[in-house]
Amino acid sequence: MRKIVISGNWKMFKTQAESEDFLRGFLPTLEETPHDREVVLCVPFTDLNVLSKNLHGSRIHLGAQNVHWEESGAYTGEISAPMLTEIGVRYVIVGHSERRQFFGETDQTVNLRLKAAQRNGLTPILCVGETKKQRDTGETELVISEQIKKDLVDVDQENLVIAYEPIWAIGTGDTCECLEANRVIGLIRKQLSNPNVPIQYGGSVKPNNIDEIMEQPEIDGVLVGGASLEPASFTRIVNFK
Ligand SMILES: O=C[C@H](O)COP(=O)(O)O
Repeated sequence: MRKIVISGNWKMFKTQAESEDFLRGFLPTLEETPHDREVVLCVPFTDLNVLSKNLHGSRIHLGAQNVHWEESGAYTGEISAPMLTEIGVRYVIVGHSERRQFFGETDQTVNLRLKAAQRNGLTPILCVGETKKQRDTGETELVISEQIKKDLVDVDQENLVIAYEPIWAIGTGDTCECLEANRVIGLIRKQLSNPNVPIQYGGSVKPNNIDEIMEQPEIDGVLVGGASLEPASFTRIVNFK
């Protein structure tokens, strides 16, 4: 039985004060949320500690947006898995397209980060996806299958979430057709040795398309950027029908 995982990715948004404001609006609404789904908030490093304290006893799981592959060392600007787990972090996004595009993340470093996360008991959310150009030239399947193959070398598939995020759909309002997202996610699943890995869709997920997305049989959840920043829209998303 595959787990349903609904994750918010705040990217580089929200100060600590703003994250506390969000929780004041969002936490009470969770009482109505069905228990068949896991709710995760992946927030900036500076917000992790304050959220960890405020989330104590709630059903929200805390997530980070990056993790280094060493436990400690001279790596200015990086953060290690033990530093995250110490404050109650359970999930970490690895290989988001914004990291690959703007910060030189490669399949090799993604692979190292995935293994470090798992070694320390974190559940990584591995992001894969094709560019508009790759889609237009018919390379989607090849690009995704290469990313999965290279990123998952020696990675434990028992403690893993994958997010299929077509890059052209991120932050554009140009959501991937549900049937197409379902098809690509089905192809990803065929490549895995563990058929129970939850696979999310990400890219312009909003209150008005969440129900249709979650009706697709291969889609086990969503990774939400912009619409996770407001309590009202994220509440509607976690309460998909
Ligand atoms: O990690 C989240 C994705 O990049 C999607 O962002 P978005 O929902 O703002 O399109």
